[in-house]
Amino acid sequence: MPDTPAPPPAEAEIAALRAEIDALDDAMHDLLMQRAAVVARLAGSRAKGQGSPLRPGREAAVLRRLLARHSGPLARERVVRIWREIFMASTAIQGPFSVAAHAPQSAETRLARTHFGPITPIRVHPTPARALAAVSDGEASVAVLPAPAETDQAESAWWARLDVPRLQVVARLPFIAAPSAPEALVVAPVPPDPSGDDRSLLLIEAEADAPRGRIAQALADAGLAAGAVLVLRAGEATLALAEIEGFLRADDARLAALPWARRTILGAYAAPVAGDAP
Ligand SMILES: O=C(O)C(=O)C[C@]1(C(=O)O)C=C[C@@H](O)C=C1
Repeated sequence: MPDTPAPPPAEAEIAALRAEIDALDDAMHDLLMQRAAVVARLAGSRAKGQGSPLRPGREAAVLRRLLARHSGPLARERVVRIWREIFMASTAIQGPFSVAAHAPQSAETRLARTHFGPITPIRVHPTPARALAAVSDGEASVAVLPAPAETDQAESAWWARLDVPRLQVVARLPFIAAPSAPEALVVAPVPPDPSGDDRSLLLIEAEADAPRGRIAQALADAGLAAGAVLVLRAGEATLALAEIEGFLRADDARLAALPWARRTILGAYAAPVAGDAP
C-alpha cells in the first residue's frame, strides 16, 4: 500500500470545521423542510382562511423574539435577512405573491425588494393610484408606496384617498430602523395583524383652518399618544394623519372622545427594531 502523507495540520483543521458546517447544513435543511411542511398544513387549515397569506404582524413578532435571544458573531441584520427569505418562501407555499410599487425616489423599489426578496415579482407603477388599483383588481398582492410626508400635496397624498377598509396599511419599511432613510408603507387587501408592539395610522378630517397644535392637543386629551401628525390643507377641510402608539381598533373608546366625527384608521404596522450598533 502506498503511503498517503497526512494533510498538514492547518488543512486538517479546515476539513474538520467544514465537516461540522456540513452537518449543521444538513440539520438546518431538515428543519427548513419540516418548517415548510408545517406552513403547508397551516395554509390548509380553516382557521387561516382564504385571502392573502401575508401576516406582517406575525412576521415582526417572530423576528423580535429571535433577535431578543440572539448572540454571537452573526449580525442582527443578517438574521432578519435570512428570515425574510424564509417568510417569503412560506408565503409562496400558500399561493402566488407579487408587489405593485410606486417609487418616485426608487428607494421604495429597493425597500420592497429587500423586504419581499429577490424572487418576488415587483412591478413599478407610475402613480400610487395605479399601484393601488393593481391590488384592488387582484393583479398584485400588496402595494408599496412612499411613506406619507409633510411635503405631500393633495395629488401625491395617496393616504388621503385610501379605500379603507378594503385596502389597509399593514407594514412599514424598513423593519430595521434606519434613521433619516426613506420609508415606505405596505398596503394590502386585508386588515393588519397585531405584532405586540404596533403603531396605527389615524386620518382625521378637521375644519379648514384647524391648527396643527389643536389637533395634537385633541389627540392627547383623548388619551391617544401621537408621534408625528401630518397636516394637509385640502380645500374645505384639513386632513391630519397621526401615527398613534398601539394597535388601534375602530371600537376604541378614545376615538369617540375626539371632536371630529370623520376619522378613519388606515391600518397599523409593527414598530421597527434596532439594527446592529455601528
Ligand atoms: O403564520 C402564518 O400565518 C404563516 O403563514 C407563516 C409565516 C412564517 O413563515 O412564519 C409566513 C408568512 C406570514 O406572513 C407569517 C408567518
